[in-house]
Amino acid sequence: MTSSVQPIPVLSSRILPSSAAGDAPRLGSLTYLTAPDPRSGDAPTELTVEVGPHGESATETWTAGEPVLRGEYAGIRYAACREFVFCTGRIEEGGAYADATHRFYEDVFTLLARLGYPRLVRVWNYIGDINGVTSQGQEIYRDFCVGRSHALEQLGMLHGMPATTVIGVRGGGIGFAMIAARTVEPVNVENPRQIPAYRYPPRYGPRSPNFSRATYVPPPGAGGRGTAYVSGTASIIGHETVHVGDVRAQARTTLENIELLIGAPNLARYGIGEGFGLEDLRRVKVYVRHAEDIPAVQAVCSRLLPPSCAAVYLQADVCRRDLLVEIEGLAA
Ligand SMILES: C=C(O[C@@H]1C=C(C(=O)O)C=C[C@H]1O)C(=O)O
Repeated sequence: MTSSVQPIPVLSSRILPSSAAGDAPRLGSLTYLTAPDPRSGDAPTELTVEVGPHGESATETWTAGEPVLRGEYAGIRYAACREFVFCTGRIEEGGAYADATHRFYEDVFTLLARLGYPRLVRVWNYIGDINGVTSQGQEIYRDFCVGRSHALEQLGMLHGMPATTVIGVRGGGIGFAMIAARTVEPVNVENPRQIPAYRYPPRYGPRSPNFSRATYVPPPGAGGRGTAYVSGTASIIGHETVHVGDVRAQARTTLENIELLIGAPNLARYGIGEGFGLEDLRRVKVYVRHAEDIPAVQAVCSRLLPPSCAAVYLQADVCRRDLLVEIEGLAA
């Protein structure tokens, strides 16, 4: 009997203005709207969030080039191809989020284990009123971090989380999207000039955030290029916010952080035999806190990013009040 080895499907994605997103079969999508969505709820594995009115709206779609199987577990919707699964879910608006976030992360890992996709590649969490406070007076972002950290501690995963974005959006509650893989071995990468977020000192909250600065996914076949998924990155050196009040300098520092993170010298520390520059960024999502800062951030990014990089500028809050801009992206 002969057996044929099927190639691993390539995870691909693109970003378009939300009105032009089309209906191609997809694993899932993230839609950023600049006004409340008149449709109620999200379609399966299509997470929609509302960002501020002064930036762009956009849809990022994720496809795998092969049929997907859809399902739902504990309110989490998923779409899976052979190698990747895309999951979305929501926590409804409430007085506090730690317990619900704890349960949500437990459910996600139960689902991924049952489906057989144990390796997380990318995580997004969109939090309503992220810098507001819970009924107990805790900042909502910090409360979310408490729940996430408790769940991950229980699962023995405090240090194992992949590239992540946590951004503030309009409306209440928390929207989640995650991508996990069945067999490919993602490599989580830290930034040499930032301390790992899980080691942030307690002044940033009772429980540290749990994520890696980037996740590298090797090429599906010999000789190809891998992909570096870059977490939401900001103007942080060590653990401190730098350039408080100066959005241009924050944008420049953020791009320097990304350059150091995905460059060959840093990736070599993880045994990865390739590297990326800013010129390899295929796409970035740029989150800008204040509407009036968008042109300045656009100017910095268009100077430092290649014309081939698709950039969208979204008006949204960032996890620390003194951060005015955050950039996530992917390089390939
Ligand atoms: C900007 C930062 O953190 C943000 C918060 C994250 C989280 O809590 O998972 C992940 C990336 C960023 O969206 C940072 O700490 O550098």
